[in-house]
Amino acid sequence: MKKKVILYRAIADDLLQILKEQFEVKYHLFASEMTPEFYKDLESAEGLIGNKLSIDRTLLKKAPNLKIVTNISAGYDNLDLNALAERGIMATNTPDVLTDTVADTMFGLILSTARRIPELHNYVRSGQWNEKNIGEELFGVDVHHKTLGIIGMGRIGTAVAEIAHYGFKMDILYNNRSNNAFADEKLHAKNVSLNHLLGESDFVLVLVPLSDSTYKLIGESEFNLMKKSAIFINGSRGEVVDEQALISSLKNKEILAAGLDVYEKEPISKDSPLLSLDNVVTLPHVGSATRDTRYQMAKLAVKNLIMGLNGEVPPSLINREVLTHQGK
Ligand SMILES: NC(=O)C1=CN([C@@H]2O[C@H](COP(=O)(O)OP(=O)(O)OC[C@H]3O[C@@H](n4cnc5c(N)ncnc54)[C@H](OP(=O)(O)O)[C@@H]3O)[C@@H](O)[C@H]2O)C=CC1
Ligand SMILES: O=CC(=O)O
Repeated sequence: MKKKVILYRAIADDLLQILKEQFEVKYHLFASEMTPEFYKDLESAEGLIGNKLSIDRTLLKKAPNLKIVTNISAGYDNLDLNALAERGIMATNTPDVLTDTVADTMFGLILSTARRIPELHNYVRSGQWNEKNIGEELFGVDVHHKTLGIIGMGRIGTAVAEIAHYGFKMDILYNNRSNNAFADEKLHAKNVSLNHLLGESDFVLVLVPLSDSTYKLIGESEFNLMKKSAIFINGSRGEVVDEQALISSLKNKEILAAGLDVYEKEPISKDSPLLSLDNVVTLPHVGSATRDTRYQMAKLAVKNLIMGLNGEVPPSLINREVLTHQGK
């Protein structure tokens, strides 16, 4: 009998076909609430594949046969790793295949905020471009040769730093708990304290995973340390930033601008002040959202699931300690 797996995000037909050859696939695409049918399938499911679903103790109690959770995302803050470890359930994510695409998006936000591209696009479209030369009040700021501070110099942080160093001749500061030898040696980057980075950077980019130690890492006192001319970019998770403090800093012109891909609440509330400030560029959490990259992420997740349920070690296993639990 085929093992049962639950798929809760749309994937390409050929990948779905591969899954169906191996498993009995139950497809549950929920908009907000999980359905009774989902919980019924969960009782006998051995694998879960999708993203953003919160996998906590309450859900795991209803999944007595679960062996593996395969996230179709690099971040895995939706997973309670302690609860998974207690049950010896494997967890996997999809790093690397999305790194360059997310780095491109982050650089898009850096350029869009600095050169005010969405604002000027709206200015032209709405018929306000009446003089040959626009006024100084619409000028942007330079990106090249400025200082970029990266909080979380991991895979994506390093890819952004490469673009910044080679393409824009920027100086790079970063804050990480461990040194990044490649960034230090090849990109002349410096691992500095968070406060030092905040005070010295022209662009502050957040790319740490959300965890207990990064929850609201950037709040009022951190915004106060930034230059008045600083541009703040968040590509990690909304909860890493105190959004009210960000809104106050932007309104009070304590920082120049912000470029955001992620928010405390997603989708963002339609009445959020972030949507009416001219000095904010907003994206709907699309760091990795190109056709090619989303395909590669799903492909890797499918591979993780197949290998995990066939007794092999999945390539992007997050919690290796469960292998001892399983006697591997
Ligand atoms: N917007 C989007 O669409 C996307 C967002 N993401 C987000 O980006 C995050 C990073 O992805 P990726 O680069 O692949 O992950 P990595 O694990 O490669 O990098 C994370 C880095 O953060 C550092 N870090 C962790 N905790 C702290 C801390 N408390 N203080 C300072 N640095 C810390 C780690 O280094 P060290 O442990 O040495 O401190 C590591 O270098 C994901 O977790 C996800 O939240 C990812 C993909 C797409
Ligand atoms: O936010 C997206 C991810 O892959 O993590």
